[in-house]
Amino acid sequence: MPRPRLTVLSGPSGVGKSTVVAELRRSHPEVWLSVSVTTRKPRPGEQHGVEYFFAGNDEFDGLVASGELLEWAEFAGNRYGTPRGPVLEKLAAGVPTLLEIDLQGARQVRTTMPDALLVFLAPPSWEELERRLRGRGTEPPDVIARRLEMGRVELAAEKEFDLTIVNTSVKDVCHRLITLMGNSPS
Ligand SMILES: Nc1ncnc2c1ncn2[C@@H]1O[C@H](COP(=O)(O)OP(=O)(O)OP(=O)(O)O)[C@@H](O)[C@H]1O
Ligand SMILES: Nc1nc2c(ncn2[C@@H]2O[C@H](COP(=O)(O)O)[C@@H](O)[C@H]2O)c(=O)[nH]1
Repeated sequence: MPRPRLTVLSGPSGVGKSTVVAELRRSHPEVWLSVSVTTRKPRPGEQHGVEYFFAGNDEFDGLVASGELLEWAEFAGNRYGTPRGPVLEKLAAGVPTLLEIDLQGARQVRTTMPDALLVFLAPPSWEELERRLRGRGTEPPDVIARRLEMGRVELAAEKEFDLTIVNTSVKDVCHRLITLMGNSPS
């Protein structure tokens, strides 16, 4: 059986990456979704160890210093990183593995793990992206503005990815991802 490829899902803030990941977690438990470490404060309903491992700045510094992160980046005022050990263990065990990370992280993975498949999740339109990010209601206006600014940068980098999926329907995106990862869609 071929070794599963590491798959990376990136795209502008608000496009629907976490929604897709949550749906995959529900519908495809055979796929392992990496849980990142972040210095961001939890949003209502977010649980430590599920959406993220929430860490203080000192703890994050320690992880960077000890080389425990496969990649990490600062995004809109907070830091985010992928714990290296679990990703390597899952891949070695033949488990299809997905990282949901930003553009800076995707670029790092491209360099350190060139076999990885980089998928760009795109919005149906800029207006819809804005609507989704504002409609989520989790950030104040200044943070939304910052994330939209980052969004322009991320959209301009789409061509660096192996392929693009437009997030019109979450179920369709999951179906496409699962097919790309070599599993059977349900
Ligand atoms: N296909 C879709 N159609 C309509 N709304 C969607 C779709 N996908 C996601 N959304 C909504 O868009 C909003 C943003 O989604 P989500 O939080 O998953 O984005 P994200 O890409 O993970 O953002 P961030 O990078 O900021 O974490 C949510 O309110 C979600 O319910
Ligand atoms: N480089 C990394 N980026 C990550 C990681 N985990 C999440 N992210 C990205 O951060 C932004 C903001 O996320 P939010 O939960 O605060 O909205 C988004 O683009 C995520 O994909 C990571 O480990 N490394």
